[in-house]
Amino acid sequence: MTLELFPLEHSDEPEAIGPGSFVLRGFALPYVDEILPAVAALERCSGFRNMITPGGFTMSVAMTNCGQFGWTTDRRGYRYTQIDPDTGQPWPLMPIAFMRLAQAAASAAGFADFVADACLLNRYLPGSRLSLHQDKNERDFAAPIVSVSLGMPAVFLFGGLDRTDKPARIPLMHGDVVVWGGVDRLRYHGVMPLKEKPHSLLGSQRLNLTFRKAD
Ligand SMILES: O=C(O)CCC(=O)C(=O)O
Ligand SMILES: [Fe+2]
Repeated sequence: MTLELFPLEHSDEPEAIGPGSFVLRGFALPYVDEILPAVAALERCSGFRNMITPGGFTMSVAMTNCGQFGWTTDRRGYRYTQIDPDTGQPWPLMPIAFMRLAQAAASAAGFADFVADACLLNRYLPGSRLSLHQDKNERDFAAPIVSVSLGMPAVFLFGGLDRTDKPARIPLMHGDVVVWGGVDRLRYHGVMPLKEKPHSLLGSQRLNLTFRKAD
């Protein structure tokens, strides 16, 4: 008889959720002590804000960015900008720890040499949700998406290439990283309304860092 020393979700092996999609359980944990102060510093320059969709709705997720390019939305549409429209200044620099984490996670999922030029930070409070969408404002889809979960748990919806494909429900915990690219780069995805399950470090919020190559 073999002894299961760790439950499956604590395995070091990437968990495939598609041909080019992987969940890396706990991958970001060694980076948390560097990430949290870096988030606190960058949000003092470019604060979290609830952006407006082109359709006129205020997003329930509060967002900010760091890196050369930042993703924004307003009545004029979705786009990347080099200037934070709230401050008129460039987005804060991407902290080195962010770069290292994004590159290491991409590489662990089989995408070598990923250099993110954009990091979108998403702050979810209880009830916040993100409806099914594709990440498709980037210039080319050769680079993967690296998405880091911190704080409260969430249910990630991972759909197909067609909006009507029934999404898988993937529980994501503090420290988990999802990477999708290649044939899966344009898979629909979203996040179910967040339940209140306070986290020891982050309290009643979930922080998501989404790394992309925008340019
Ligand atoms: O919060 C998440 O896990 C997903 C975020 C996302 O899909 C996005 O920012 O485009
Ligand atoms: Fe997304």
